[in-house]
Amino acid sequence: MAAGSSGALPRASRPAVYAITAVAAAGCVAAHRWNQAVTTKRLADGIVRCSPGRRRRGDGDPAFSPGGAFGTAFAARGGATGSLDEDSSSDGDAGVGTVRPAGAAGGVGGGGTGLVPSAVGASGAPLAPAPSGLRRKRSGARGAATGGGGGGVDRAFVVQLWKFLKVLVPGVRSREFALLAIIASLLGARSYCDIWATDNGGRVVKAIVSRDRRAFYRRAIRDIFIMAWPMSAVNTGLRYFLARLKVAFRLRLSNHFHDKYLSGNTYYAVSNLDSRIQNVDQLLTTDIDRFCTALADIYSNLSKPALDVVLFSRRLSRSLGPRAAPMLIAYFVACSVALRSVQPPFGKLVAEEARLEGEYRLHHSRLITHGEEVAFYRGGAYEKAYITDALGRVAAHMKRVFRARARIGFADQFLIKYLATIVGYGLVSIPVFFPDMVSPHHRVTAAPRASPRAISAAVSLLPAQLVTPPESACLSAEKTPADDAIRDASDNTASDIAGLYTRNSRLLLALAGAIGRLVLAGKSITALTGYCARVARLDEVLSDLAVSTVPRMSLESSMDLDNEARLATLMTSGELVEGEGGGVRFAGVNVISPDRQVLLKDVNVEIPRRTHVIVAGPNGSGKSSLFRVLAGLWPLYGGTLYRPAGSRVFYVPQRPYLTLGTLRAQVVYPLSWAEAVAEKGATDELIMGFLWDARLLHVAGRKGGLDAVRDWADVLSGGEKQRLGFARMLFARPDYAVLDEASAAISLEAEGYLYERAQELGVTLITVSHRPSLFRFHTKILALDGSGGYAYRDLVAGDVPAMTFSAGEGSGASAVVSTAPDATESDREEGHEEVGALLASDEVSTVSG
Ligand SMILES: Nc1ncnc2c1ncn2[C@@H]1O[C@H](COP(=O)(O)OP(=O)(O)OP(=O)(O)O)[C@@H](O)[C@H]1O
Repeated sequence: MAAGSSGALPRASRPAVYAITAVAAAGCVAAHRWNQAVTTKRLADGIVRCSPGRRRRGDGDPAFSPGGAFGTAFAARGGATGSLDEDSSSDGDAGVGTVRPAGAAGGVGGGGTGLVPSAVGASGAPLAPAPSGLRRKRSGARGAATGGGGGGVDRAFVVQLWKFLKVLVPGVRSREFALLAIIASLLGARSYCDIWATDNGGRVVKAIVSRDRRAFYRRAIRDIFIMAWPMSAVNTGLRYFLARLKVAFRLRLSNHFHDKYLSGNTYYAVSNLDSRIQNVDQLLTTDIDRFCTALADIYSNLSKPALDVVLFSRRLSRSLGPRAAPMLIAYFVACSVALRSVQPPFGKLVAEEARLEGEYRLHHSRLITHGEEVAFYRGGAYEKAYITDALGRVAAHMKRVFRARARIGFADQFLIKYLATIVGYGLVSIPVFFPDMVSPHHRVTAAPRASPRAISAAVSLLPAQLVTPPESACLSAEKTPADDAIRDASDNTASDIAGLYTRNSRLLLALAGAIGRLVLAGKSITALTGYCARVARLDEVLSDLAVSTVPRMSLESSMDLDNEARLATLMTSGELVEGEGGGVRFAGVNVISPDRQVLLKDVNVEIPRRTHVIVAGPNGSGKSSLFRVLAGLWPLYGGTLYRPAGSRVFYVPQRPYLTLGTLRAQVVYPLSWAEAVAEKGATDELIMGFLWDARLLHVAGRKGGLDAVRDWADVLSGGEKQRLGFARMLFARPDYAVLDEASAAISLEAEGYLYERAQELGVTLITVSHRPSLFRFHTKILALDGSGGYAYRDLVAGDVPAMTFSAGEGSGASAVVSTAPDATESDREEGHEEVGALLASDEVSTVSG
């Protein structure tokens, strides 16, 4: 026998074997790349709802069923299958095969039936749930949002990822860096544990079969008991620190985006002025989380299997010859490619599922939101028909998905589970039945093939390292471990075979699992590119909006070039001049909506302090929009806008926003209580005073005082909410208050009192309203004509526009006052008398406190 011949791989051929293994592993991943473009695009479009959750590994002990077991191990990791699900393979248990009763499945030399419970492969990949929550107003019932394109692993991806990595791991002293380092060392330890478990499994079986009680106790009890501690710690630690890493990543990235999203009015602009992102809520919550999870998983899913493939291939090469590992890898690559070619378009199916689930949820959400209205209409049956229909569509689609899964499932089971059993047997039998395929030192030529001794000797040749370290074996020219094995075979045949068989099958199993995880890592990268593209898109839009809020709505391109040219002249950027204690003045300002509708042209309006202005005009004429420009929500076009510094102009909308928190917090919003105390000298007495002004003391009384925390948007009536809006404005005591239909639901008496009170406090009022009762509190009128024109002048008697108003929510009475321009003076007087009568009646007077 040649020098260096032994069960070990000859030194000279090792590099070649490793190279082949590495190339084959790379090919394995590359084989999946051809399918990535489609999947990535769908992910980027947010329509592939890959579940980031973990999938359970197969529970069958693979010890005695090499083919079936390693097929299972591979399939369990979604290896060659078309699974859209992702597996964070790091949750396997290094020692699981060791601790379980090894012979249970098939007995020594038997088994291998492949009837090992398989974790789901492609066919069993669960379709992830649809995105939760309602779509934003413009996204309707669509599935996940579009939000940017993903382009696979290309330069753009690398640049984006690098950018985010700098956010996620800000430096070597950061917590994230420490977590990455800990995980790396745990992954290394885990590989060591896997190898130890594989070797020890073989030794335990050998001890059992040879009835070596001492060896059995040593291997099966003492060694495992000792190793169980570090292995448990490694496995648990790996899961724990990976989970920590994901959370740490998410925290970093979410904070990064919160800083951008919540600065200035970006949160408003991104939904109202920009159509590049349809559902920023989903991006900020779900997609950031998925990106971070995918990134953390990739870290472990790529490094550990790569290390494992090298380590296990090396071991297998020693036992089964240099071709075994590459052959196994080649088999799975071939299966993978074959399965991919017959795989149904799971991405499309999942996208459709997400869309249908979204529709179904939307129906339920709408019913929750509008439950009261529907109940008043007794519209339950109507809604039920819609809901049932939507559910039916989901169910029908799921049936289609299951049929598709069943088809691919068959191929999956056949190739990956059962046919792989044959491959497994084939590999472990190579040195025995096909000696020509192994290197000369693995061959058994002296003995007749049918001789039991020869077979035993041949098999026992395989793991010469079990009895002799491979390095020394390679150097021995005189007496090799193989010779020893042949010599001892008659004494030790059964136990050796069993031990070797166990060990080799475990090695095959581990290698198959590692390949599967590598393939899956390729898929995870695909998913990561999609999430990365979406998150990068969000980053880009938020950065854009931070510097400019010029609307970027997707509009159908206009063929009207004249109109485009006219718009371009109107949409020149205006100038904003803010001054402490200054007044409000529009000088040549154009008001243009985000969808480029010219609402007002060349507005020249000056509103000095204590000049109270009422703004009137038809619906949609741009009354509110003018103040959106004043507030800086919409871009300023045309001339110059002069206004007091930000917080000196206060907005009271028709439906005041009620924040989470106490009643006290509602009044001081948007200040926190601490800020309110520091800046405004807020006290409970002061707050109570403003609540009294707004006739809301009874709310404090009934709902548990100023500290009561309620869902105020639900527990307050429409009129109470508006009064709270006034209390808030009085507390803020701004220079200017823009009251946009802010008292439409307030009784006339309370409204009058609040207006007077505001004027007493020195607040200049700009009121958008049609209520004639309010005219008396104003000195000027800004009347918009609905076609871009306006009139701004002193208010005179008879400046009462056509209107309809109610006398106050909760009053139980409403009054319609006909004051159309063509109404006679006597009609108007009649209308006001009517209001006066209602005011005098108890019905209207709902003021309490
Ligand atoms: N975010 C937006 N994107 C596009 N168009 C908008 C947006 N907000 C308002 N508009 C359009 O701008 C026009 C003026 O709206 P605005 O709210 O200023 O009307 P208004 O005069 O206050 O009407 P109303 O009396 O009904 O409250 C409307 O045609 C409206 O559809």
